[in-house]
Amino acid sequence: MARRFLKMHGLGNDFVVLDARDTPLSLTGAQARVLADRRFGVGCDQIIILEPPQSAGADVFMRILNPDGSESGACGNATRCVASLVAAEGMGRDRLTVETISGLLPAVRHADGLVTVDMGPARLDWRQIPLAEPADTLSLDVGAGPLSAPCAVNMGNPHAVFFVDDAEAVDLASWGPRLEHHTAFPQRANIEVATVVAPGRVRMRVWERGAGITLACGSGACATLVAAVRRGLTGRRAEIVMDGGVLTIEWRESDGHVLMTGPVATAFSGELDESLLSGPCP
Ligand SMILES: N[C@H](CCC[C@H](N)C(=O)O)C(=O)O
Repeated sequence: MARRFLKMHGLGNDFVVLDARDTPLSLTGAQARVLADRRFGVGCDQIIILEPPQSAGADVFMRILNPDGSESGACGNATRCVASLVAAEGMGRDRLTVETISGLLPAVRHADGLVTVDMGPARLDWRQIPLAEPADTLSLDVGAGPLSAPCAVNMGNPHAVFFVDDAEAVDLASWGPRLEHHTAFPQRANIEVATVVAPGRVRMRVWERGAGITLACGSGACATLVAAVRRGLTGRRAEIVMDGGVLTIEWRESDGHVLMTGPVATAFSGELDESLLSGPCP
């Protein structure tokens, strides 16, 4: 049976969105790899599968698969896209909750089309990242090339944020994969390099776990803000400037939750040919 999809993105971090709420769908790692492949398949940074909510209070369950077939516990840019999609179904509903394997994420769609997601609490204990052994997550004894002493934050997925003098100058294609697979990270990690370019404004580039360099990373922007606050580099609200655009992030004092605000976009819709998920994989 052919299956329809939506191609959406948040600041150029792009997604193939499949709706499995009425017709169940489970993709093997190999199928995810071919679907996410930019030549053999549709191509995307993550595959997003909408499923019926599992918890009371949730409006939709969002499953997140990386192009390498691994599953992630968070995808901030996609959460905004899904929130906007489901809100539009609800005839003017602007508040809803997206569920992931990491928890419930309340979202609100604003009149200007921007979406704010409560990405939940920043998890900062070494066990929550997770790390292979006890460590101070404020500054890890981890490095490669010019990068060292990252701050580790879990936003439903693991991040290691390296502060540098010039984020543009970092050879992320070289150092990103080595750090993603560093032995300190038993579940690997998303790797951010960040430079505070002005008060309340941080330039960040990202090597995503299981995906590589992407134009933007919502959970990475959240992790970067939290790391910057912990290091005394910014206040609790800042703009994170990525290759694809800017997200506004706030680490709420009252409950430690991280709020992310940014745009969403739909590029096109289409239909997956049956052969795509049954044929030979690259
Ligand atoms: N692009 C996503 C992050 C994907 C994270 C994934 N690469 C992982 O394995 O954690 C975002 O906007 O938050």
